Amino acid sequence: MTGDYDFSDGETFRAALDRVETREKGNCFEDFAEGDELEHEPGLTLTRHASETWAGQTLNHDPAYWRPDAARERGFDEVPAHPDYLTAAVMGPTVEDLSEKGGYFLGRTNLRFHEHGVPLGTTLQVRSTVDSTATSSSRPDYGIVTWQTEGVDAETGERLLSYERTNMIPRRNPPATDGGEHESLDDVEPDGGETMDLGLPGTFVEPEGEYFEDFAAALATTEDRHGGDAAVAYRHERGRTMDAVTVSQLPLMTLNTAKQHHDAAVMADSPSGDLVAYGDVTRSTALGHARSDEATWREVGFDDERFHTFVTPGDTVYCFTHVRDARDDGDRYGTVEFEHVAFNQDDTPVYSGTRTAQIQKRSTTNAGN
Ligand SMILES: C/C(=C\C(=O)O)C(=O)SCCNC(=O)CCNC(=O)[C@H](O)C(C)(C)COP(=O)(O)OP(=O)(O)OC[C@H]1O[C@@H](n2cnc3c(N)ncnc32)[C@H](O)[C@@H]1OP(=O)(O)O
Repeated sequence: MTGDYDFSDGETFRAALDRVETREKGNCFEDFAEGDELEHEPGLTLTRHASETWAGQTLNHDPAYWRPDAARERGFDEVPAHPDYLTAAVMGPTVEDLSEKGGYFLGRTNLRFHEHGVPLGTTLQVRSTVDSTATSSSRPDYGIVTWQTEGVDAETGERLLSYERTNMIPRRNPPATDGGEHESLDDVEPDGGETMDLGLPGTFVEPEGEYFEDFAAALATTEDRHGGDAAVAYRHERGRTMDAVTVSQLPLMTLNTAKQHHDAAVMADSPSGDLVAYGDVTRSTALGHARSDEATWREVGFDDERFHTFVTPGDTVYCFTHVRDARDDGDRYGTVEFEHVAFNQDDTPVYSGTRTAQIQKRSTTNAGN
C-alpha cells in the first residue's frame, strides 16, 4: 500500500526528509575532464527589459543602450544590448552545467567582444570547453576548473563574445584531509584585502575631462612634469549598496542559478554567512561608476579579472581607476587601457581587472564644439 502517510505533520515530514535522497543540480569537479565540450541548452534571448534593468540598476546610465538617436550617434544601427548584460547573458546559461554546485568564481581573462552592438532580440547559443582541471592545494575539498566559453548568434552562427573563466568547484570525493591549512571554503575567513601602498608613485594625476584627449594628456603629464614618478589614478564618487535586486534579481534574469545569489538558507552556513553578489554584478557596478567619468565609445575587452573577496547584501561597491595607456587609433575615438579596482565600504578590494575601451574624442563630438 502506498500513500498512507501524513507529510503535512511536521515530525513525520522531517523524518521523511532525513531519509530521502536529494535530486542534485550541477556538476562536481570530477565531472569535468580537459577537452570536454558542453552545449548550454537553455541559451538566452536578449531582451530590452533585462538590458535596461541591468544597466539601470548598476548605474550604467548610457543612453546609447536605450535611446535610438543616441545609439545611431554611437554608430549602432539599432539599440544594442548593454555589453555588461551581454557578458552576463553569455555566463548565466552556463551556470547550471558549470558552477551551480557551489564554489567560487575566481577570475576571467581574454574576454573579447567580437561584434559591436548585438541587437536586442538576438538569441544566444552558449558553449564551453574544459581547458584545464587541477586540485586545489590549499583546499582539498575543491578543484579548480578553467573553461573557454563563447556566445554565438543562434540564427547566424556569428561569434559574439568569448572568454576564459576559472572557478573553484566542490569535489564529490575529497581525499581524506591531510591536516593542511584549509579543509574547505567553510573553514576559511574571507581575505581582508591587501596593502596597496607599497611602491606607489610620488604623484597621482587625474584627467581634466572625460574625452580621449584628457586621458592622453594626463598620461603625458606623468612623464613631462613628474619625470615618470606619477600615475594617472583616481576614485569615482558614486557607490551602490547591494540589495535584493542586484544580488538576486540580476543574476536570475540571466538564468544564473548559482545558489550563492539566491538561497539565503544555504549561504547562512557558508564562509560569507550570507548571500554573495554575483561577480559580474559587482564588476558591472564598479564599471558603471568608472564610465560615468568617461565618454565611452565602445568596449573592446577585459583581462586578468579577479574576485578577491565576497560582496554581501548591504555592502557598497565603489570604484578606483588607474589609466595605463592611451593610443590614438581612430577618427572618433582613441583606445584606452584601464585597470579598475572595485572596493567596498571598508576600502577592501573586491574585484580587479584590466579593461580596453574606445573613448570618444572631444574634437569629433558636439559636446566639444
Ligand atoms: C558563483 C559565481 C559565479 C559563477 O557561477 O561562476 C559568483 O559570481 S561568486 C561571487 C564572486 N566571487 C567571489 O565572491 C569569490 C571571492 N573570492 C574569495 O572569497 C577568495 O578569493 C577565495 C576564498 C575564493 C580564495 O581565497 P584565497 O585562498 O585567499 O585565494 P588564493 O590563494 O589566491 O586562491 C585559492 C586557489 O585558487 C587558485 N586561483 C585563484 N584565482 C585563480 C585564477 N584566476 N585562475 C586559476 N587559479 C586561481 C589559486 O592558485 C589557489 O590555488 P591552490 O588552492 O592550489 O593554492
